[in-house]
Amino acid sequence: MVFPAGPPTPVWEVITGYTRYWLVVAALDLGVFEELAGGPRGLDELAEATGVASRRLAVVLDFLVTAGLLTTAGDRVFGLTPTTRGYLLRDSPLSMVEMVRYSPGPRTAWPELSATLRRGRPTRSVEDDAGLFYGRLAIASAPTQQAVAQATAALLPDPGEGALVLDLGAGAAPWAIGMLRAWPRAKALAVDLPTITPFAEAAAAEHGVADRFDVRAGSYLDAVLPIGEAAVVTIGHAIGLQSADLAKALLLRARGALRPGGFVVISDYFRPAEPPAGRGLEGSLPQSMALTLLANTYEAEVVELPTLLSWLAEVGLVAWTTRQFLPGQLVVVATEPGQAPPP
Ligand SMILES: C[S@@+](CC[C@H](N)C(=O)[O-])C[C@H]1O[C@@H](n2cnc3c(N)ncnc32)[C@H](O)[C@@H]1O
Repeated sequence: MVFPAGPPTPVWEVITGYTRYWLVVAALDLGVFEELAGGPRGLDELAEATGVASRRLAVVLDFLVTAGLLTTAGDRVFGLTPTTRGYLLRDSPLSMVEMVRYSPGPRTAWPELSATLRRGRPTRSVEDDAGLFYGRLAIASAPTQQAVAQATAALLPDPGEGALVLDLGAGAAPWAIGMLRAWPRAKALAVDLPTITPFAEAAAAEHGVADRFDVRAGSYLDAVLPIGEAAVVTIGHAIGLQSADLAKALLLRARGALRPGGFVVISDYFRPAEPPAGRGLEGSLPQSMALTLLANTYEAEVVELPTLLSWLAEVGLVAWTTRQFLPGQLVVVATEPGQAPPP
């Protein structure tokens, strides 16, 4: 047999994964998806709108069709798929346009990944430039995370008049804002670094909840927090941003802020304790997030779910329910032991 190992399909999938990423970045830069927001258009019309010669743009559009991001009936007329319309238009409520750009972290980190892995740390960390990078990431992740927050709020009892939602490592505060939208009588306090809280304030104003929303600029590890008052404390994609000892200190602070019967909500891409069985996105996404953190930060590491559960036990909390609203991302709702599970 000439090819005893069978066809090199997985190898080509890796290589086309790289080109597919840059294809989508180029399509966003060229405004391809926005040009199709009003409905299907022909190649020549799109070429004129994007400023790319038809024969070059045809390569981009055909590749986007194979990636499942455009439709065509083979007539050189292209249209958006439901996924592209839902996630890759700038003004979509669930837009992931900025996630495509910023989720992998700074581009320069990837070519030096092998050296980073050997050395145990990158030459530069996003923490060196926390304001700039986390500011972008905060805006990027907010649309989808606000939807996850609203879905989580729907699981919880309405906390009542004036109840406090405390959002730690809030970013653009999708957790606080999503919960305020679900609970019109609640109020929120968002804690993040001083360079980031302006993004939270702007987002609260944009979503019409500024009158029930406050920020505290500082580290969630040492800022003054309310004690025994919060109905819900959220920690969205921040539990793995520090060493294990500091992560436990953060959970202890969250527990201290809770009122009796309150909930701590921790969302993240927790790494399964066992290697994933299959090749699906749900298995690979937590690994991809873990690698992104290794490539781009000094300290951060994707936490394994059993580790989180043991940290929760150490601070006197138990998981009340665990949900997955988006592929790979888990939402762990914790509370004091003895509360009846959700209906
Ligand atoms: C990955 S973002 C998550 C944003 C948002 N919670 C979400 O789920 O989309 C992590 C956030 O934690 C913030 N952060 C990191 N270290 C922090 C600290 N010591 N104190 C407060 N915020 C911190 C970052 O500035 C950033 O906004």
